[in-house]
Amino acid sequence: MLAVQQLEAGYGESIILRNVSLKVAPGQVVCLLGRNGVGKTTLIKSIMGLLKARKGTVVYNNSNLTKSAPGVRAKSGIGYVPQGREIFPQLTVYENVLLGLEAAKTKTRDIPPEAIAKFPVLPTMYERRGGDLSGGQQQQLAFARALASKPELLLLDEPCEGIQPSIVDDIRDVIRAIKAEGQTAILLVEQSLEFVKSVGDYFYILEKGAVAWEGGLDDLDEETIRMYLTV
Ligand SMILES: Nc1ncnc2c1ncn2[C@@H]1O[C@H](COP(=O)(O)OP(=O)(O)OP(=O)(O)O)[C@@H](O)[C@H]1O
Repeated sequence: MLAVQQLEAGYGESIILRNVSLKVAPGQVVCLLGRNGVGKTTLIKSIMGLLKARKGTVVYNNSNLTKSAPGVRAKSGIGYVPQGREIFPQLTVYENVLLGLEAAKTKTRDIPPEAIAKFPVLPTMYERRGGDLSGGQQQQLAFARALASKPELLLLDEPCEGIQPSIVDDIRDVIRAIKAEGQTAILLVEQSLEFVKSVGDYFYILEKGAVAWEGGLDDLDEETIRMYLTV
């Protein structure tokens, strides 16, 4: 469903991603690992169209989206939960979720029940301003906003960063539920090895902006972890 091929991207003069190729199949949870600053967020932004590819292609469901704007990619079925959440602090929780519907394939004002059912705390806070929520609640809000458009592929950039353990467990349960439903594939950036091992089907490790390793859970051995992930 998603095929990134020989992607090169960067900021200004500096090239960050070099020759990156990656695939996500329908219903899969693919995890993107690597030490700080290797280019994981840059890759997610390039897939979402927030950063232009200098070389290579981003193909999604057989459409070449390499030159498409982020809104077009969102409408094609790609949902995005950015690092740092980026909810709108002045808008209410309800309005934040409604914004997710802008990316829905068919125009609607109805929030899909399954998007909200995964975060039962949110409807109890619909009238509150997004900025007044705790970090963990904001993360759940960003997740629900992305799910509101019923994406077929969800890009999650460090959803557990700075989140208390009980909410991390909730997020793990949500990822597992999405996986069990089988409608939405996930590309997950996450630092916690324990977390990715508990949800992931396939793993890519970036090093200096290039794919240094890829494989399944059984191949992710101690030596690979020491070489590419241990700080
Ligand atoms: N807006 C930007 N302008 C210039 N350089 C940037 C920008 N954003 C990121 N970089 C640089 O690009 C490189 C890759 O950053 P990126 O955020 O993609 O890494 P990452 O693997 O996601 O790191 P982390 O795990 O710390 O979030 C870093 O050297 C970073 O300093």
